[in-house]
Amino acid sequence: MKSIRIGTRNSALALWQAREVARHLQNNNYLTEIVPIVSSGDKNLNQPLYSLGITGVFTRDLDMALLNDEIDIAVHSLKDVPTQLPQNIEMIAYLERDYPQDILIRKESSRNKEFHELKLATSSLRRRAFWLRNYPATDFSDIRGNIQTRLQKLEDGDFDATILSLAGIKRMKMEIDYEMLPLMICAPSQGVISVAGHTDKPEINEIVRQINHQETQICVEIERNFLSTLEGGCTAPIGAFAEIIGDQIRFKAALCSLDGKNCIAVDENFVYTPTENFGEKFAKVVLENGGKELMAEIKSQI
Ligand SMILES: NCc1[nH]cc(CCC(=O)O)c1CC(=O)O
Repeated sequence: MKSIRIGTRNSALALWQAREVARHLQNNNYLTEIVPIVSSGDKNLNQPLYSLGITGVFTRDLDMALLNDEIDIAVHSLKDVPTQLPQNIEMIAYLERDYPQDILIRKESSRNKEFHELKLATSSLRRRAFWLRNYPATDFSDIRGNIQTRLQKLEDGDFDATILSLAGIKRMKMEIDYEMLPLMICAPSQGVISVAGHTDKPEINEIVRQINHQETQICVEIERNFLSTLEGGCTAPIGAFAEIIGDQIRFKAALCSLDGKNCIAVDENFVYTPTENFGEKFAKVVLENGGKELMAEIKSQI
């Protein structure tokens, strides 16, 4: 049998994640090949991207490579994947979630400051809002780029600390001090590596489905159904985290105003049944409790 072509973005984190998927497939005795996908451009798709439902900035190149049959599967950080997938692309497998949390990383010179004194760098509306909810006077700057770039900017920049995903730091094996941030609720599906495929390749998809971690799938589907019911295509400050505890699911989530002053939260324990859309159900509770107005306010501000 031919080897399975695994498409990935070219960053160190993305390559690590693709190798992790390759390792799982190799453990099941399949051959794999990593195909880094570099840039976008028009390629030879003869339809405009929007007409194919292709939107995400992190995922569009891999979507196009899948549709052009340059790769068999695409590996993503699930939190970067839009909830609405393009036509003919489906999510096939989720690896077991390891570290969902956000962490604080300071530079050495700021190690003795209190949380409320820190000047922070993050471009995430969610991280900003949850922090402001607790420390409303905090000063923020924007920071972009991959993990390595952001840590370099932290060293060079005029701010004290940044907030990152623990999963990324662990995967890059960075020896770095960090603090856990229980005040945050993670992004929906943070810390989860997912594998997308083409709907016209049932044989490959069947193989890849064998590496799916079902408990992780249950949790992220709840989180992402919650997100898609709330947002309708905009990036609002929304945290959502589901975990299986014994025979129950604990679901914590919140929609916050950009300044963190108004947060509509849910915290539920329930017994899971596959026929019920719990994410949608809890999002509707949020929408009915002021979330509708809050979403409209956020959309008018960003
Ligand atoms: N948006 C960037 C991004 N996408 C996935 C990860 C790390 C892996 C993960 O959290 O799933 C990160 C870095 C970060 O948020 O700090």
